[in-house]
Amino acid sequence: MILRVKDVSVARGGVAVLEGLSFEINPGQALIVKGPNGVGKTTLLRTVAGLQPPFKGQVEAPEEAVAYAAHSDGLKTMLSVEENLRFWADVFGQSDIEKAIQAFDLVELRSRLAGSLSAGQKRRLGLARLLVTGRPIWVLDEPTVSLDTASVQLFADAVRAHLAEGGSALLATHIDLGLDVTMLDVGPFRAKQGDAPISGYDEAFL
Ligand SMILES: Nc1ncnc2c1ncn2[C@@H]1O[C@H](COP(=O)(O)OP(=O)(O)OP(=O)(O)O)[C@@H](O)[C@H]1O
Repeated sequence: MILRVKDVSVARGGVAVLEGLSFEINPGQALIVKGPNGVGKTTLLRTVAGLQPPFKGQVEAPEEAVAYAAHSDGLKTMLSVEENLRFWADVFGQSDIEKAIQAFDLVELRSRLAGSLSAGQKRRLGLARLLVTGRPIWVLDEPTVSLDTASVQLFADAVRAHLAEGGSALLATHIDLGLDVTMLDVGPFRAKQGDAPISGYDEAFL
């Protein structure tokens, strides 16, 4: 087990959205979170990634084990593709960026400014960043948005390789990646108390 979520409840805007979730992810395993729009998938992923605290329960993972990628790619627009990857590799104490450039088909784009890339190309660069973090747990919120079929395949291959190396992944996605994964439907964990604000909980505390 590398990630354990124990009886976790999460909130957004001070209101409970999901309650009583428990699951574990082992090395080499991926879990896909399913559920309708607005049910709380992003909130759960943000909580697992440590961007906000759960208001109940615990998230247990090794220190600095999680790499999180969400809707905004967080690219440095005035740096090239290669410079962006070097920057992130430095931040995470890694040196190899070639694997990431190859895996996400960025060879021809390596000298282009990130700000000049198309939406799908930006997304590929954002996902390539995962490979230069060296972190074992990928937490990914809708990672395939803007990607064409070929790029979705590149992404699925990258996840498959990550799992084969003993990594793990927690993903919210609506598309079938063709991976052997466990599914978790969070619909049944929707919070029951409606829109009542939670007293004494501040999700912005981190
Ligand atoms: N900043 C905010 N303030 C208040 N409520 C919010 C805020 N952000 C999201 N919410 C609400 O919290 C709930 C959970 O949102 P969340 O983004 O986690 O859902 P989701 O399952 O990821 O949805 P989607 O599939 O549409 O991406 C939704 O009802 C949403 O409207």
